[in-house]
Amino acid sequence: MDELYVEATFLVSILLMSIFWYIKSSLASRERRFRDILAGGTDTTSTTIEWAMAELMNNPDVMMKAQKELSDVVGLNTMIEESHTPKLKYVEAVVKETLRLHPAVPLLVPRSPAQSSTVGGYTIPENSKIFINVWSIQRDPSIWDNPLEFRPERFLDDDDENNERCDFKGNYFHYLPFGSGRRVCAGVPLAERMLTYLLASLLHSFDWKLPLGEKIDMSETFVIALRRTKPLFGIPSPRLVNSNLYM
Ligand code: HEM
Repeated sequence: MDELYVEATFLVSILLMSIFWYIKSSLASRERRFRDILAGGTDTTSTTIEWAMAELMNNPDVMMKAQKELSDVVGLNTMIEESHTPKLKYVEAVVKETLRLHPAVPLLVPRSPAQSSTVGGYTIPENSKIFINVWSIQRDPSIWDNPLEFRPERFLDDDDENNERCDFKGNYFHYLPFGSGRRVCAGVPLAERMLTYLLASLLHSFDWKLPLGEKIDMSETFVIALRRTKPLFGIPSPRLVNSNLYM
């Protein structure tokens, strides 16, 4: 089969558009809320998948481990289904590690205190705008071992109790990709499912490599979400044994 030259983000965008058209029809009466959800939900999710694929193509050993898990749990003669995702612990750790290094909302949403207060010796005046720099916290070498290394195992290591317990609820203040407290991301359950399922689908159905001689540029651009400055291009080749599964 001739090699296909497909932009990875294009695949993801089509899937996301269908999901959000479905949400739109069920939330038609709550228009403003829906606008927030679209803005908060589409860019963040597709950007995160793009970062995950970039990290995996940069770290082929990690991609192999994720694909081995998929071969063991799902098998190469069947398509992945949502029911498989709770068993995909390594893929889930890849998602967590991606959101650690590339949090889609790096400064969270600003908070503004209704009255002046003192936190950790700092005075925070009433009505000031407070940004929490999650991007920096999640790369802090005093908290994370080799913080710039892409190592999903840190979320699975039994001896790394701190990281192992990290989830998306915002209870551990060194890991806050979805924020924390009463304004924590309203889409966590959907985002968690979509990210694992989309990434697992891309990795289960295809092997991925870079176009010949190309290196991945990992520079970031902060628009609404923390995007890749240059879009990612990957060359997929089929992995499943039965070509009918791609029809
Ligand atoms: C990778 C995916 C996503 C990430 C990283 C993400 C991250 C965030 C963050 C950091 C906040 C601010 C939380 C805070 O300041 O404490 C937020 C708010 C929000 N997110 Fe997400 N989000 C994602 C996906 C989604 C999805 C899929 C939806 C909905 C379908 C969604 C809906 C919202 C809404 C409505 C808010 C505002 C919540 C409020 O102010 O009460 N997000 N998100």
